[in-house]
Amino acid sequence: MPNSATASARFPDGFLWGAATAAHQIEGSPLADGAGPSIWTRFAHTPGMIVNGDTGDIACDHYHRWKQDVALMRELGLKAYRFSTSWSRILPEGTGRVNQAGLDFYSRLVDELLENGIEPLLTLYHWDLPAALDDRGGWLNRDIAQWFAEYGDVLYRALDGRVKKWVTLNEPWVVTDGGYLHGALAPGHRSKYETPIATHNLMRAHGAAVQAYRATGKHEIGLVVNIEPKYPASDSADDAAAVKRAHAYMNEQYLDAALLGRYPPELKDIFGDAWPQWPQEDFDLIRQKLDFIGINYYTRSVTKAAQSYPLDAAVVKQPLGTYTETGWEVFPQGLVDLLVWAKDRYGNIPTYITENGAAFFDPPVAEGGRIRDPLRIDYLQKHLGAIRQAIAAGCDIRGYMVWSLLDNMEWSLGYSKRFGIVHVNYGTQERTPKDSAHYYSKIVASNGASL
Ligand SMILES: N#[N+]C[C@@H]1[C@@H](O)[C@H](O)[C@@H](O)[C@@H]2O[C@H]12
Repeated sequence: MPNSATASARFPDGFLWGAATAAHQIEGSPLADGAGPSIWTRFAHTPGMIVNGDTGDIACDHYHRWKQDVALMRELGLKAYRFSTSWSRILPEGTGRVNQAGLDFYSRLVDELLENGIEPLLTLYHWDLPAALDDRGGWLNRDIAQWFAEYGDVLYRALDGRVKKWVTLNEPWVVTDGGYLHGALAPGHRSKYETPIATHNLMRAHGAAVQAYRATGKHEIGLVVNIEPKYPASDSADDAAAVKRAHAYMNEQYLDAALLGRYPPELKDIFGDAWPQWPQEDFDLIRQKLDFIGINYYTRSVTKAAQSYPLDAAVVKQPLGTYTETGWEVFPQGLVDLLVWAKDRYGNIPTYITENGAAFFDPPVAEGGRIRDPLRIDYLQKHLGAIRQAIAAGCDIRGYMVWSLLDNMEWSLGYSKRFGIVHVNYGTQERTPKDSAHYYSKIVASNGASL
């Protein structure tokens, strides 16, 4: 039950309520109008990589339905919309030649958002690296820091002022753990030696893109990370050590680099001879002043010591826990704990919850077009309550972007999992707001008072 402090806590005036998506997950038409392929175009067309052989070729057809989708955001009363741009739509070869049609697509989208009173939050990189750059080594090539800064600069010059909140990277941990260590995500590598190199070049690229922004931009730029708090399965020393390793690898690694200019010492123990020594000038590049950080929160992990690579740790399922369709425990207290942890470790940097949501099995569209999703409403209510608790604890939380506006392509899970507050019929592309959309709309209209 909320205590008196929580109950009296409220969301600050001007709290930014929105929803989030990502280019490859909703746009479709990945090669339209001069766009180049990304690593996800390739990965999805590689047999066996995506559930049901799904691809992003159509997705939610947002590339053609963007105006309708903005109208939907307006109907829901959203104040903000977090989206990503496709690097290879704008620079088909990743560097050099600009594809004006690609740039125009995002310029039109931004103008439509602004005309509807919706603030754009633009993420430069949400996992869809141009295939042409992957052919040149991608995140394993140190030159990518400048390639990424060049891409950012094209967008800054075209959109800054209309876009006032920029994000360099979305979830660098997932890019490296999924794309370079375990191979479940594009580009599908499995190498303990490549993983730290990809991490380091992602963070160098982040720093270079922030530097490029400071040269021309006049607004705000930040970094978005996924944080999953770790709790020991027992009070044993082994489990405590496993938690320390898992926490350093997933939660501290990227924010420490960006905000403290160093990696946690546990990383050398975790990767051993695969962990290079990096020159100080790299950290001088990586550590740039940020105007905000974005935190994506979904779940926690109860963690025990176990034989596993590289962490020698395993997640322990909670017999009394509630789990989502992606096997994630519903644990709102973890959001409070991690927001207080971040405040204490990094200082009270302005923070946005840039993703939070859940996949549950949604019933078919009922008579009258209603879709009942009580589990998602319960999830949102509990996590928004957790944010209010963190605000009461002194955390400077500035906004919340529900993941996701639309059901969409859940990466390697294809269209098998639905995270949207709006249902998408992939056969007809019809959008139907779920009960959770109407619930969230009331939250936004009341600035959280109706929670
Ligand atoms: N899985 N899952 C849902 C969601 C994914 O769809 C987003 O693209 C990522 O930023 C983050 O992993 C979270």
